[in-house]
Amino acid sequence: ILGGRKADPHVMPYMASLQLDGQHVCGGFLIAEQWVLSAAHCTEETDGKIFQVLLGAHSLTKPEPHKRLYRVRAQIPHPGSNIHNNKDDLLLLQLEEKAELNEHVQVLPFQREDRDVAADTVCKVAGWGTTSHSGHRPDELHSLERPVISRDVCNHRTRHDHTITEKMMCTDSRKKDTCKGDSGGPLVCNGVAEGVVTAGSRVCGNYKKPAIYTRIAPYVAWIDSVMASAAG
Ligand SMILES: O=C(O)c1[nH]c2ccc(F)cc2c1NC(=O)[C@H]1C[C@@H]1c1ccccc1
Repeated sequence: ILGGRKADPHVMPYMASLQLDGQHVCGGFLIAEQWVLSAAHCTEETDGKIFQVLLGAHSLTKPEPHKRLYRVRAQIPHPGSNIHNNKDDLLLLQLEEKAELNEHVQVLPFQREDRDVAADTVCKVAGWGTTSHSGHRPDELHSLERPVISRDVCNHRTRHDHTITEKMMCTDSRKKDTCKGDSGGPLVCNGVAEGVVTAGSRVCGNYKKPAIYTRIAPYVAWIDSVMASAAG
């Protein structure tokens, strides 16, 4: 997160850190007791290794009560996701067991109505991604509030030049922005997850390249069917 602030501990108890060999790779968030939603691009370059999911954390390294690393039973990228673009950039992870819920580990509801969030709505994003242009990796969760920008503005030829589909949304990226390592985290508007930070490589903090999120509502049927099929 560029230009944000250290989050108050455990005010986002739905946040997950997707890790490989104890290293943070991407963000994610708890959408059900045994399911985490993240971004499909985060599985590139992991040559088939399975993530572990850290829940209940504020610091990535310090011992904290309620912090727990979960094994993943299944990792399911959206069938439409691919390495060439940001389309369908979603990843569902089924934990080996149901997460133990408490004040530091909670499920975040996601938007089920497929209607655009109004431009200028201020939403919240968080992560353990880089906090400086030099790529500093923070130990503690950072958060940021950002206004939504309209798809028309985001699709302007000087911005993302008509690559933003109706299944994507954008927030202003002037100085304060998501960055590498924040991908997979939720964009929370009025207490509901509306989007997932896309994991395609993107310059951070440049107002000409707004932050791009996969909207969740268009994928409710896929999310529900995957969770129902693997239930039990
Ligand atoms: O965050 C992303 O956008 C993104 N997209 C990817 C695609 C492939 C892929 F193998 C990884 C990623 C990845 N994450 C990263 O590179 C994470 C490792 C870097 C990082 C940054 C800050 C703090 C901790 C760790």
